[in-house]
Amino acid sequence: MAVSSDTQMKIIKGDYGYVLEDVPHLTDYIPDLPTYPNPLRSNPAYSVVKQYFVHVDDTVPQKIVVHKNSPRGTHFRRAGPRQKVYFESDEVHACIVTCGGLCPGLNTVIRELVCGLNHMYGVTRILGIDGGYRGFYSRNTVPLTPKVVNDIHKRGGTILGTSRGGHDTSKIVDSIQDRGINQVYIIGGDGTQKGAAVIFEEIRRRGLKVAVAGIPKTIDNDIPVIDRSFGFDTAVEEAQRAINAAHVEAESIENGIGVVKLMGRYSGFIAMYATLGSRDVDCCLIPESPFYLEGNGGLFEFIEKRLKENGHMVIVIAEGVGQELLSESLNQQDASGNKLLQDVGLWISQRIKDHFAKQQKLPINLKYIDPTYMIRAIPSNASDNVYCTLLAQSAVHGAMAGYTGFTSGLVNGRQTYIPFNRITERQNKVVITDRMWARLLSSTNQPSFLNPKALSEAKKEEESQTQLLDGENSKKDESETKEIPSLTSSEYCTNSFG
Ligand SMILES: Nc1ncnc2c1ncn2[C@@H]1O[C@H](COP(=O)(O)OP(=O)(O)O)[C@@H](O)[C@H]1O
Ligand SMILES: O=P(O)(O)OC[C@H]1O[C@](O)(COP(=O)(O)O)[C@@H](O)[C@@H]1O
Ligand SMILES: [Mg+2]
Repeated sequence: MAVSSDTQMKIIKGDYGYVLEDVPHLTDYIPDLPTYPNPLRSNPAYSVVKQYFVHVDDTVPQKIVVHKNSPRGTHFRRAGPRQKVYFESDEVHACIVTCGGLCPGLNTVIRELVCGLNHMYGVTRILGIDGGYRGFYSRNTVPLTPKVVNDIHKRGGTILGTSRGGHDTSKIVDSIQDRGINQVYIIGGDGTQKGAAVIFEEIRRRGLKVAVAGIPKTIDNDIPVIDRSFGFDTAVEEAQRAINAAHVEAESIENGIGVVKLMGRYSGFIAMYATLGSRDVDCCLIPESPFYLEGNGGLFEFIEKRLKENGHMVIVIAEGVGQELLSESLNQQDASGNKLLQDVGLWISQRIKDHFAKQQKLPINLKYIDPTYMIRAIPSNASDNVYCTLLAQSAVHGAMAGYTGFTSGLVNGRQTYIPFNRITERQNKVVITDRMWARLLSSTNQPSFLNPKALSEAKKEEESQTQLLDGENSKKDESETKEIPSLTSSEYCTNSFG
């Protein structure tokens, strides 16, 4: 096996095109670290499990749809408990931080990190960092015990608080070093994971025995590689309530139009899945598929047609769509550098009203519903709770086993450790030349808003992105299409150790 490693990538190559995109380990830069038997060996709850520890060579393929002659392709290290650990229980001093926007399930992840560390590994010193990255150097810390976190999964938000901006790498690592913290659990989205990657690099540069583990959070589902993000299922479910309300309102009045805005700054996954889940939606607009209002094949023409056919309609719109159409673009950023968005729901509602008022042919009744923050602030549902548990426990097993610089993530239904750079190198987006978007178009029968030229450009862009990722000739990587697998309870059981 050929091994190559730089500060970013640790690539291990095997036979038949096998590639392991491995994660760093503390022993990469601190040689001769002592190891200890995993305390789970004598844990009555776990010792009945037949295949108790994960084999050191277990890896998970990124691509599961293959052809007879396909190379074995990219793999990630399988998550789960190892026979040997690199920390003694009473040596561990862990901390947990939550950063970025809210997402259902944050409290569940915090709870399961604390309970996993304590119940599985006997760790008692766990600190919550207050208010995101800046909390490392400007806020208080909160001691966390299983008792403190017992009920928090029933609440939305994060008990630790969160923030945008304020990432000062050296102040954060100084604080980690000064407090004697040796395991850092960082829950957050793409920005947060970029921050985690630079914290890890600085820790490695200083030669500290500190494991850095990320848990990916994004309500928008815009993190690549992983099957889906926690809280997404809950968000899609909660969005149904708004869509139902819009449908009831629209249906009850002549030429009723219900417009619902959902989150999705750059990726329209919530809008797409909420639409597919509802079956009451006539038109779904997402940032990946630009649309236009006027003329042949435009939105106004479609609205008129649908109102004449059905007497009412529901439009679901992702918040990031059509920003370029709004007259004054904000051109402002939040503290983390994310683009601040205009309220496209309000804008589109007004444009529709103006258009039909001017026409004087079809008097419409439009109701605009914006449930975005209500969706983001709820607690996670049962399925997301189980998922959060697996992510948190996997992160704990990984850090105890000495892995570092990784994100805990579900790949093809298995828990894995993914190097930070794979999580941060690009955003996950709806591929509009894919079958899922085709399913949506066929279920709503809305216009694609794409002329043949735009369609061929979208295809070309998708192919070049795939080549970049696979190093293969335009072979579409199925795992990148984000056809989200519905995890059955038996899969959750068999995967309980990843
Ligand atoms: N490129 C980056 N390098 C270091 N820290 C970053 C980077 N991008 C974002 N961050 C930090 O990560 C945190 C969360 O980022 P943000 O984009 O707001 O949310 P999310 O992680 O959910 O995408 C913020 O504290 C921000 O300062
Ligand atoms: O008002 P805030 O907190 O800045 O959040 C708004 C944004 O947060 C999001 O939920 C995404 O947040 P993250 O980038 O933190 O994952 C977007 O959908 C939305 O545009
Ligand atoms: Mg983000």
